[in-house]
Amino acid sequence: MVKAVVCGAAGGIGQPLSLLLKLNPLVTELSLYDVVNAPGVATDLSHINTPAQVAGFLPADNGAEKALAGADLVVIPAGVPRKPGMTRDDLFNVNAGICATLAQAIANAAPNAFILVISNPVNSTVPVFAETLKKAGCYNPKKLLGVTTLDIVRASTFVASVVGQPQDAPKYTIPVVGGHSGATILPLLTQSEPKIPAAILNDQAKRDALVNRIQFGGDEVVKAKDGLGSATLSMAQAGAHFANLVLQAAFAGKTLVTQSYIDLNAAAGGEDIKKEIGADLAYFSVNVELGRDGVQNILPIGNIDDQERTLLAAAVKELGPSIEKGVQFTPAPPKL
Ligand SMILES: NC(=O)C1=CN([C@@H]2O[C@H](COP(=O)(O)OP(=O)(O)OC[C@H]3O[C@@H](n4cnc5c(N)ncnc54)[C@H](O)[C@@H]3O)[C@@H](O)[C@H]2O)C=CC1
Ligand SMILES: O=C([O-])CC(=O)C(=O)O
Repeated sequence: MVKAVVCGAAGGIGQPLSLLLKLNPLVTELSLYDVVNAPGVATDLSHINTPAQVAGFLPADNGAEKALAGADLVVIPAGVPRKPGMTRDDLFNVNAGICATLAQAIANAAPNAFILVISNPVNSTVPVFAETLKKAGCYNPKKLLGVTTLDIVRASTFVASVVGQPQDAPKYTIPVVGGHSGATILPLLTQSEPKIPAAILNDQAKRDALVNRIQFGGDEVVKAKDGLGSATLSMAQAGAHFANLVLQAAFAGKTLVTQSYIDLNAAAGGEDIKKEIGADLAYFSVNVELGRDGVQNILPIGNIDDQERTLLAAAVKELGPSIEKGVQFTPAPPKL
């Protein structure tokens, strides 16, 4: 029996993500929470003939804690998205408050759940979750996972396209480490499997354009949607894929490796990452080995070339203040 919860389930990401989780055979109970329309979305999904039983909750009558009670996995796409001209960091004030509130509700109702954070800016909202859970006395860094999967998905799509084989996108695996915002997104093109042809990697203009497209893929969607939001459908697919990896590791006995933005104290290997990146950052998106209890090992970044080292330095520089902002966040006192 596996209970999954989506917080922000009525939103642009929340609805398709909830649909994809309803289709996941490992999920037996799916609980949807939002400040609007969650019961409606739940009723709609409940007619699909898959095993997961669906229910929807609004804030009234302690709805968040009812939705979360006994959850095994909570996915969080709650919060405001960007409009053209905004950075992800511009979302911090609103979304950090939402994240702190949801973290407290999780601490009260599902202290052992995996928490998958999608709400932006991920570089700061993951620390907000961690600090709130620490204060509540139930912080388990092995189970707090910032979702950076969309960067990995974009990397394989854009690489296949530059290689001239767009239909081969699913065959490409390119690790993406660092964070989830502009220069903090570090695609490790030299570690691509299959290899990217040297003719492309050695063509500076092509390589720069490829890195830039992966780092700023989110802006491409924000611009195309022209004021009506940011990536939702691709994020839902990426989020459901990542949730499935976590579920496979936790409930189907698999050991899997992917990248996620985590607390480097979560498991063995975190101190080695600090040496590799040459900085004492508390959070970084790294290669994580997922098992029954979450992050069971942090794996090295591995060999990178000089260009990637330069990008790494830029990522580290930008990440530090974003992490600090999340750590220092103090939620506004509730209005009386
Ligand atoms: N990690 C990543 O790769 C990505 C992250 N995002 C982020 O995901 C977040 C959601 O994006 P969209 O779904 O497009 O936005 P949206 O506005 O369509 O949906 C957000 C949902 O959250 C709900 N919500 C607001 N406050 C809430 C609360 N206190 N509790 C529960 N639900 C609440 C809203 O009612 C709404 O239904 C944004 O912050 C966005 O920047 C978006 C794309 C990729
Ligand atoms: O760009 C945004 O604001 C949404 C996001 O995180 C992405 O699409 O990667």
